[in-house]
Amino acid sequence: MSEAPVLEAIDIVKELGSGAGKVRAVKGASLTLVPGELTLLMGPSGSGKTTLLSILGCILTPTSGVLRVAGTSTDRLSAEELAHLRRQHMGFIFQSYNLFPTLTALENVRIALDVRGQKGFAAANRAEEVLRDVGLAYRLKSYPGNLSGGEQQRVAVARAIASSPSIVLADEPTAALDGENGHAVMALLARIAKEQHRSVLAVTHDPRTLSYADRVVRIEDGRIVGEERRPEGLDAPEIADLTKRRKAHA
Ligand SMILES: Nc1ncnc2c1ncn2[C@@H]1O[C@H](COP(=O)(O)OP(=O)(O)OP(=O)(O)O)[C@@H](O)[C@H]1O
Repeated sequence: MSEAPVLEAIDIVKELGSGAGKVRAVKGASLTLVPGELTLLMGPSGSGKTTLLSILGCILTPTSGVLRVAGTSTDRLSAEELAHLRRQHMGFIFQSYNLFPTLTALENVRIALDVRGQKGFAAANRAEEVLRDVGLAYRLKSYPGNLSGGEQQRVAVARAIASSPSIVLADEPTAALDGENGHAVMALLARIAKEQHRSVLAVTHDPRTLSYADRVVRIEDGRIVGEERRPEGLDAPEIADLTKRRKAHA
């Protein structure tokens, strides 16, 4: 039996701008996320990926459509209630890491726990535990400026998962990284989905990410136009070949 979704978006429409500049960035998109899966949202530039991700993350409110987070409909929630839902269930990862430059790796993770009301020794221990888990035990006291791009993104991943959210949303997490670091971050996100049973959604252009996905959702011109799922038992790298073959036959 399939698992209950942690996030459901049904027929989402989003208009941006106003007057003559009004753009329908998302035109009726539906998407469901379940625990334990890494889903990629892929599409050309301007297709609405970031807008849809912002709606799924309760950062933007949809013009119409229904969004349910852990069974709670976001319709009619106040900005404060939306922020609470976001803090309770979601972690975010950005292309440019968004770390505080004047805080150490450990402090950057601790502050994410602090805003969720987790303080003191328990929070410090938890921050250290997640940084160790992402392979940064030797970088706890380093400042972002002294870390490589890959290390900074791993701090950002640690920060996103420190409070054990059921949903992790990532916007172009590998775009600023070289090949090796891009693969390391995707392997980490895939492991988080599997081992920690979270639902991870990454918006990406990056074909290197394909081999880590359980599911690839395609968006074009504000609409979901297709979905591919990794067949049971298929090794990770083979999904990339499968996708290439499908495109060649399309
Ligand atoms: N604030 C805004 N006002 C008006 N139009 C906007 C605004 N933000 C985005 N758009 C338009 O909405 C559409 C979707 O943009 P969005 O950034 O979601 O696409 P994207 O797929 O994430 O693109 P990229 O891959 O280039 O980041 C585009 O046509 C964009 O120009």
